[in-house]
Amino acid sequence: MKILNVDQIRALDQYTIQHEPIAPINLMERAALAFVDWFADHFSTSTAIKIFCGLGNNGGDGLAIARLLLEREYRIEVFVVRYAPRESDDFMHNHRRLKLVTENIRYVELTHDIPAIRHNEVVIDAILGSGLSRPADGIVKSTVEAINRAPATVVSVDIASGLYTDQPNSPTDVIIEPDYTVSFQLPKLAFLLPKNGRYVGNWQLVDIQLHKRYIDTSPTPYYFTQPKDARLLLQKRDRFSNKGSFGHALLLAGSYGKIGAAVLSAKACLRSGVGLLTVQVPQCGYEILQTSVPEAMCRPDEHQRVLTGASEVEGPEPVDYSTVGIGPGIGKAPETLTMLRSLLPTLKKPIVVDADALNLLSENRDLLAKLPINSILTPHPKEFERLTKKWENDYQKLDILREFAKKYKVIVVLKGAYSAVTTPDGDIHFNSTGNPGLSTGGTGDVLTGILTALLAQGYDPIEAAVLGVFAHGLAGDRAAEQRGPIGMVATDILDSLRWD
Ligand SMILES: NC(=O)C1=CN([C@@H]2O[C@H](COP(=O)(O)OP(=O)(O)OC[C@H]3O[C@@H](n4cnc5c(N)ncnc54)[C@H](O)[C@@H]3O)[C@@H](O)[C@H]2O)[C@@H](O)CC1
Ligand SMILES: [K+]
Repeated sequence: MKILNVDQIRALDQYTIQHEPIAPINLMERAALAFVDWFADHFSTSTAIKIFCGLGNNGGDGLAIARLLLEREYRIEVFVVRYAPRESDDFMHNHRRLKLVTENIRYVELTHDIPAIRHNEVVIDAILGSGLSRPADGIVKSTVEAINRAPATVVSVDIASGLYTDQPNSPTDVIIEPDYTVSFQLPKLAFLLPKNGRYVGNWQLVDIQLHKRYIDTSPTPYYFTQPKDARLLLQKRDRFSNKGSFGHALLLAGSYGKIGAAVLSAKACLRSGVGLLTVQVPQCGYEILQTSVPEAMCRPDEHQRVLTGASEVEGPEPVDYSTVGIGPGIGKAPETLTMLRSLLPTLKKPIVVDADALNLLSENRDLLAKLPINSILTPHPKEFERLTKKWENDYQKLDILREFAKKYKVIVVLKGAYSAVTTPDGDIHFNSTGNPGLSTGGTGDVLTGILTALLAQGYDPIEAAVLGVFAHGLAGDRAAEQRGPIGMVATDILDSLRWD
């Protein structure tokens, strides 16, 4: 699913109006109806509701929502925040229509006009929407502050008032802190950025049938991976396939005290459809791995405790494997750095690089240029910061991500809520699955195993990253259903992985 910018959203509305065609006021009615259908599924008619409307089309939505809720016998009070002398045409139209059915519209011009809001009430925030062009000030600011102070449940229409759709807010901006945001049709970039969490709450999309042709032809670097997008990427298995059909992966993982990382990664790789798997671990991990992952072959390193790359056991060279996954639990021993130095220039096909392999790269940035093109790097934000530099806000972080992926021609999976898969072309695919239960030890090792398996099977590296991150998050969601996000561990994700 595409994420469009604010100008494109405005143009999409206009395109829909012209080409469906539909009158602007009817499009607003459709948006209000979609909101009200959502609202009716979540709140009973006994709920006391205060609706705050601005003077633009977001406010127009609010007035239409008020009328539709009245028709459904909700108890509502309407407040128009009159911050300017001018209203939009569709606001005025809906204002007239609402006045025909209720007298109960009040105007907030001064702070003493702001009503008291009680804890069992629901506030609908329709003050400012995607038309925001400057920080909230004056009576808008005071109203937003009063709503944020109130113990009520807050639902924002389209986007929280005061939050920019796709540019950074200043830390001093006053912004609604909603429990829910009910947004129209497409997600907004602002919803996916960590610093905005409290200005978004639980966000939901409602379909208002904006024109598909405009969406399909609009260029954008931003995507949100939905289940149907991921399903399209999944390759079907041929009945006549054999284990040779699905590649032979090499995992370089583990060090003394961190053999568990190698075990988790190996299991995830096997559960993600790799044909054959060889794992190179330091000698101290040999028995552990052979016992806990009998499906994998183990090539013990000649070193007892860390990886050096050398082994007394004969075997193919790393370049001869379908792909290599490197990093889980490897530590940062000088021998391991030497291994990385000699290994990287020999590899020709994309590989997966994680954890301490990334930290070694950030301490030896000359090695970044040695990564095979289209390799997948899976840093969490701290690791990515070490690879690049500190960012001032989430938007700058996206720019740094894009620059890095372009410069080194790699795919970067920046892990977190809505993990961002960034391609060498500068596209960013935000993931839709996953939950806070995934932010515990071992889950990253599982992701490395998954991605290594997909590359070994011959998936296009971008598709492997998008699909792998989606499947990992989905397995995490299933694990959280079973165990709860607090009780779940990385092993539960392995048990929940499914590829159908
Ligand atoms: N255009 C359409 O056809 C549709 C628009 N919809 C709604 O329209 C909204 C966008 O409407 P508008 O473009 O009218 O914009 P808003 O309603 O967000 O804002 C209204 C106007 O307020 C002014 N403004 C900006 N920042 C301000 C601030 N800090 N303090 C005071 N005034 C400020 C601007 O002049 C802006 O145009 C969407 O968020 C959505 O809710 C929906 O009804 C769907 C259809
Ligand atoms: K709003």
